[in-house]
Amino acid sequence: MSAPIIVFDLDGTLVDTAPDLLDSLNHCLETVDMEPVKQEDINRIVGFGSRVMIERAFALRRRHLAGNQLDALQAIFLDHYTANVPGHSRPFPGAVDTIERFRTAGYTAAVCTNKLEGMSLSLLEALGLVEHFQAICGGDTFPMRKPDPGHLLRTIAMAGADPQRAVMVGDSRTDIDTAKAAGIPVIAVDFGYTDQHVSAFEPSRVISGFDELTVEMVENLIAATAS
Ligand SMILES: O=C(O)COP(=O)(O)O
Ligand SMILES: [Mg+2]
Repeated sequence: MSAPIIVFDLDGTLVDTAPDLLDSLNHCLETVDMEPVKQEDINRIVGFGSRVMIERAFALRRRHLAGNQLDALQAIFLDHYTANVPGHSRPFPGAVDTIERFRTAGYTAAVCTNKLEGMSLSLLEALGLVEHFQAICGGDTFPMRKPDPGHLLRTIAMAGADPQRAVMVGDSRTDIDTAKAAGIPVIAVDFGYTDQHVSAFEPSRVISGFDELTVEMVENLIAATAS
């Protein structure tokens, strides 16, 4: 039997990336003379990768995006983000201990994020976390991305694990919907990037800190799926 797997979302779950996403976004908005987006707007614009983030910033400012402007702005965003990584981004308190706790208990760990794969790898590399994960799958790794369950199922397959012995940990409705559609239990953190409290999306469990994420909790969730 393959090892059980714990799959983490990245932005807002494992790593607090909001300040750097905002910096890079505002750097790119500045090139088109747009007013910067504020920290409190981040929950409304993050979650579907950098293109959607730029589109949402334009919508927020009621500005029209011209034909090929999005490609050019995304390139500016990506250059700025990659040049500054890891910037101010740090793992949330207890995140690294949690990954280690599960690996010691025999779990495989993976990342399933809508952030582009290259950006995700640079960030995790800069934070010294890449080695923990058997697979790191971004929004452009497969032909589909969250909330399509295929993104999560293919991440699990890439890590050599079994979806019957898997759990997802995320911070947004997207993560919860993805896991549910894949038939996988999902633990939501309530400290990430969402404009509505995660409990509204009915995850299997809600936690307010990584110290609450025990191996026992995950074992019970996996056992309940199997039965
Ligand atoms: O960067 C984003 O927009 C989303 O990233 P996440 O899937 O890791 O939350
Ligand atoms: Mg997230």
